[in-house]
Amino acid sequence: MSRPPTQHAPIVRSNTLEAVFIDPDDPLQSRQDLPKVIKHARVTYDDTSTPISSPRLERFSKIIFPRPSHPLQPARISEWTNIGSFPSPLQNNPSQLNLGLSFVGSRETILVDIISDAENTTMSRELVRAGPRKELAFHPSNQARPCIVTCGGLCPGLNSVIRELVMTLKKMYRVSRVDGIPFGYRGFYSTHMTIAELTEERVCDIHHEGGSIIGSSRGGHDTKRICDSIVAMGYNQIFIIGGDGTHRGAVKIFEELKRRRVMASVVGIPKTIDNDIALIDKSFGFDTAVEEAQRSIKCAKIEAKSAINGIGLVKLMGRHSGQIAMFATLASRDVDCCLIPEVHFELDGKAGLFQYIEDTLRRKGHMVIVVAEGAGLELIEREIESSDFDESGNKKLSDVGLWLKTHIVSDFRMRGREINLKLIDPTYEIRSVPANASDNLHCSLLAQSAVHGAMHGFSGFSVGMINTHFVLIPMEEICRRGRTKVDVKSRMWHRVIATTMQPSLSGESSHHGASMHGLIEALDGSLTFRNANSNSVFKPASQPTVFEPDEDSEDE
Ligand SMILES: Nc1ncnc2c1ncn2[C@@H]1O[C@H](COP(=O)(O)OP(=O)(O)O)[C@@H](O)[C@H]1O
Ligand SMILES: O=P(O)(O)OC[C@H]1O[C@](O)(COP(=O)(O)O)[C@@H](O)[C@@H]1O
Repeated sequence: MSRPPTQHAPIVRSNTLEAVFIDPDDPLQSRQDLPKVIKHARVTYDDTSTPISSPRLERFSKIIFPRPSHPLQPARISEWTNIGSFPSPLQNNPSQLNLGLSFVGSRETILVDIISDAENTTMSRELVRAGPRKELAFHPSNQARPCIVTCGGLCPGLNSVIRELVMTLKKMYRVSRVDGIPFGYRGFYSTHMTIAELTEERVCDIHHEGGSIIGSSRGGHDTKRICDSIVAMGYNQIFIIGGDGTHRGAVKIFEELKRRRVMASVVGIPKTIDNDIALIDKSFGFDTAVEEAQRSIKCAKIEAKSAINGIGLVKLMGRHSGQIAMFATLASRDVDCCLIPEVHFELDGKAGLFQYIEDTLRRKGHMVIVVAEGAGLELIEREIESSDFDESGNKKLSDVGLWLKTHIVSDFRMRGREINLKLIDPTYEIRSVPANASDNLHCSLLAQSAVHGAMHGFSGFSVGMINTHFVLIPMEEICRRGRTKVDVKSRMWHRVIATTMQPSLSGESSHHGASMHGLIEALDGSLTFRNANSNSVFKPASQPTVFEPDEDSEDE
């Protein structure tokens, strides 16, 4: 591929192009010099140079520079103990696996921030690219001693990740034995549980089943006992599949093993059905959950349409984040009201939920409501006190589905209005199904990325997909950021409002609420309003600012 001369632009990158231009003769291009270089960098194309032939290059118009203060490098075991250096067995069979040409170089990174601003340049965080490395820190067949553990709640795809970890370790790297730790962190040290070998035969078909063949649990994290057991068993690659709580536990294990100068790689594979882990494009199992949720929404709609004043109420998971509810609502387009933890709503009042139900039933004769399990928590807590916590310290929530059903039914009874409400709660059904095709693939690539990173000697990292590429993320980054939430100023949430046409549900009728009520996103992308009272439709001359997304909203 011909490249433009880069006298003033040592490194030119664009994620859309997936091209990196590096001038090996330019001494300014060392990593340390980047901040200085970036300051003065300008791209100039020399008129006398060969014309750019690739149409992909012609589209290149913006420059995205790595943000120098955010290298986000995962730790290397070599930082605290001596490691070996072994050629990857993948080098020996390039024709068989066709991997000979695709080893990842030490400087390959993936840019995180790819939405370009109005200026000519954009700064981006960068993360180390995942993938097979030429050099390994572990002799794969003689030295590597991996184990796998799954923690927290179930999620579609756990078995797919386990399967691919085992297959990559055994088939690609010829590791002799892989162990499965039973029932989460406590399985490392519990005398009542047996650690089982995960053979190729054992895991071969498990991706067709939901759940985790090695079991999972909440609670039971004891850093000292876990690390003692890891050392006693001789494990040196610890693959930990779990959510934000699990990652906090994994960081403690990583730090303790590092303190003891143990040659071990601790690797996290982020799992959360709620899709609330920061940085990554999405977590595995989320697509499947949304797909399954849609089935329930469809059933709810059928029930609602077939009854007098039918209401289909679907409760979905999402303790802190309404992502499943939001995406299932958007994907199904059958929902009239989507209630999530991030958006406060009131039941009573002119702009409360009851009034909206009344209006919708009058207009359509039926309606579908989706509620995420953490929605309306403050309303429920006014009535039901809960001080119950699960073993991991998560607050146990009252059932919002039942609570809502009870209130809606009694309110309409008081109004003397007949309604037929059917509550569908598919929460545990959704998380116990096997992964769908796209999640299966996602799980495989996550598992492969995890193994390649561990084999190379990285530690204290997680794997994830960013801008469709797989990366290694320092675990602390995931813990530091905590759980993400639906950004109610984002364009995605505004699309939900445009789809459901739900008002603000704040209880009080306000200008804001009134204008939200009846918002329709026309096919051509323009916005049209329906006056909730008169049913007349008008198009505003200019877009209302209330629907403008925040410039820095990240979920687009
Ligand atoms: N702050 C923490 N420090 C150490 N371990 C933790 C921490 N939070 C949770 N864990 C452990 O992580 C595991 C899973 O946590 P949990 O919150 O149930 O699920 P998730 O990882 O899906 O968020 C449990 O074994 C729990 O003991
Ligand atoms: O009944 P359990 O096992 O505590 O799980 C329920 C919770 O798990 C969740 O699905 C979240 O789990 P993860 O983030 O661990 O996947 C919540 O939405 C839900 O409240």
